[in-house]
Order: sequence, then C-alpha cells, then structure tokens
Amino acid sequence: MSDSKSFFGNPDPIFADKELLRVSHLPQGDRIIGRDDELQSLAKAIKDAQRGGTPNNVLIYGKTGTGKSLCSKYITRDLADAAAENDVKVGIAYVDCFQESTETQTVRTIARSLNDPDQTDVTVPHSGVSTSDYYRRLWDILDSRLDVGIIILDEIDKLDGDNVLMQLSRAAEAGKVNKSTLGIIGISNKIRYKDTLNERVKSSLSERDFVFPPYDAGQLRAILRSRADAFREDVLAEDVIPKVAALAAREHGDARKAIDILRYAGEIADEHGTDTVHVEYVDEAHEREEQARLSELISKQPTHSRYLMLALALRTQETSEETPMIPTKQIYSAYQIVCDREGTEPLKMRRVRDLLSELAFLSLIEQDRKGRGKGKGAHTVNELVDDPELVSEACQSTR
Ligand SMILES: Nc1ncnc2c1ncn2[C@@H]1O[C@H](COP(=O)(O)OP(=O)(O)OP(=O)(O)O)[C@@H](O)[C@H]1O
Repeated sequence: MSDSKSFFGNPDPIFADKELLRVSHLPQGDRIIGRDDELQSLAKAIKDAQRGGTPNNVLIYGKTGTGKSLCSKYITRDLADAAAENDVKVGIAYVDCFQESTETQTVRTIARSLNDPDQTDVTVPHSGVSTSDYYRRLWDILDSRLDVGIIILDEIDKLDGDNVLMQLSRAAEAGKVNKSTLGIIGISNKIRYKDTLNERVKSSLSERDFVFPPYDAGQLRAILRSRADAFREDVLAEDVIPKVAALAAREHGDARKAIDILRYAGEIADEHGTDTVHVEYVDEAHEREEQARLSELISKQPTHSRYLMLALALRTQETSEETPMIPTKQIYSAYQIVCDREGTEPLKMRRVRDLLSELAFLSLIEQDRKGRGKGKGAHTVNELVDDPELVSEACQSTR
C-alpha cells in the first residue's frame, strides 16, 4: 500500500484543529471572554438547583453571536457538575426551537434528551405517540431519574404558540412532576419577545431577564486569539486577527461572524496552496461569510418572505437608480409574478406589508416613508441591504 496514491495522507498545512472554529465547539470556561458578569448573574439565577431546589426561569436577549447559547450551555453544564457533588442529579435539554418549533417536536426533543431508557424503562419514539403522551413520558422521566431538569430553549420566539411554555412552567404547580423540579432558559434575539406572551406565561417565564451586549473589537480580538491554536504554529500573519476583529466589531460585535471569517481566511489560504494566512485573504473571507450568512438567513424565512425578497431583488435589478428605493406596490406586482411561477396563491397586500416589516426588523431590507408631494400622503419604499444578485441567488437556491 505504501506506493499507492492517497488523497488524504498529507497533513493539513493550515489547520491544526479546525473544530475549534466551528460554532458547535463549546470552549472551556477560561476561554469564554468578556462574559464574567453574565455568567455570574446566570449562575445566581439558577443556583438553587445545585441543592435540588427550583431554579429561576430566565430569558436572555441579545444580538446574534453575543454568546447567549454558549454561556447558557456552559453554565448549565457547570451547574450539573457542581450538583453531582451534592448527589443532586441535574439533566439538561437543549432545543433549537427553529428546528423543533411545534409543541410535539419540542416536548419530544426534551424527553429524548433527558431520558436514559436503562434507568427509566421509558421509551420516547420518534413518531406514533400523541403530544399528551410525550408530556406524560417527560414527567415520568423527570421524576424517575432526575432531581432537576433545565431546559434551554434557543430561539424561543420561533415556537408555535405558548402551550409548551405553559405546560413546562406549570409542571410542578399542576402536580405533573412530584419529586423533581424544572427550570427554563429562553434565548431570543427579539428584545420585544416577552410582549407577545400571555400574562400568565410571561410572569413565570421571565423571573430573571438578561441582555447580552455586543462585543467590542478588543473582546473579539481576545476571542479569536483564544482560538488561534486551531491553526498550525506561525501560519497566521500578524495582522489577520486584528483585521477580522475590526470587521466583526463594525457589524454589531458578532463573535460568530469573527470566528467564521477567520475560518474562511484559513480555507482560502489552503486553496491558494500557501502555508500562511495573509491579511489580504480577510476581505475575500468576509465576502464568503456574508454570502453564507445571507443564504442561511434567507433559508430560515417563511416561503412568502423569500418570494418577497426575490421580488425586491428583481425590481432592484431592473432600475438604473444608484440607491433604488422600491415602493411596496411595485414589489407586490413582482411578487405576484413570482407566486404565479411557483403555482402559489399570493398573500393579500396587508399581510405582505407585515412580512416586509419583519424583513426590515431582521435587517434584510430597509424601509422608509416617502411623501408623494403636497396633500398626496406618504408611501413606504423598500431597499435591499445586500447585493441583489446575492439575494436572488440565495432565494432561488433555498426554494
Ligand atoms: N465570550 C466568548 N468567548 C469565546 N467564544 C465566544 C464567546 N461568545 C461567543 N463565542 C463563540 O461565538 C459563536 C457564537 O456564539 P453563540 O452561539 O453563543 O451566540 P448567540 O448569542 O447564541 O448567537 P445566536 O443568537 O446567533 O445563536 C460560538 O462559536 C461561540 O463559541
């Protein structure tokens, strides 16, 4: 075999451990930068669970990449370790509510994460079980193997309705669980999320609220430096980390963005066949990151929001204006054509206006009010934030 050709044999010239640059990587506590106060506050909110008591329910807000998921996962794991020393069993369930948005999916995921069939004799099948049966199994699992269950609901605003929150927050009070207690950590980018909840859920869910601020360039540099061992020694040119940190700081201090740009810069160096990540690669890495982020964000939008983005991209491409501001009416006519092509009934204008405001809230588009002249009222105009070609590509690749 020694003279046979292998495509996998050569060591990676750039990366020593690329996993350190994946979003899924959970760094150790001493590698979590600039979040001491937030970790302290979270610890205080849930500390009663360490002795088997009921933790406070917590809501965490903040823009993307501000360490909300990371700190929630880290602190709950730390709590479970500390509780184990007191012979208290803490189980942690993490739910990505964007992926698991229905009540059934959410309860099933929680039950599956907390279960250990060897200890509980309870099974949690993927299908064929009613929602109420999933709940029954979850309560059995909690009481038979845990003292405390902590449930992290990431992107909690994506849940369909409040029912699951109502059930979870009232489990002990309603006598569903008798020996164990439950705590919820909800995470959201939407600062006004709480206003959408009914009063009963609101008061029990947000016993403690925290807002995670964006990172500044110094913190982003420190976060990137703490991951520099993802690269082989001396591979990163000196200015790479400061430049990446400055770019990410300019765009709302997003650590995810910073880490992604650094990883792309390494991949570009690899594609060039060099063994140095030059600072010149950072701009291209930034573009790749933007494109990937845009595709991901667009793919997460409901179908008709994607059609509207495409309609706006098409209208933008048609005009010769330098900063095209497209009236909602013009988007609507292009949207009708897109729907026709897709064989779907278009939504009414009023709903379209709502979807456009949601897209503006997500910063995918910008909106403004423009007067039509004296006495003629005002109308809304819309502008794409990103390049229309990129947007139209992203919309069509995620159809
Ligand atoms: N303080 C930090 N120290 C080290 N790494 C960090 C820090 N904050 C965030 N990161 C890293 O940045 C990435 C994004 O963080 P995280 O997913 O926690 O952000 P988030 O606020 O939950 O964002 P989103 O709302 O998009 O889920 C992860 O890879 C995480 O490990």
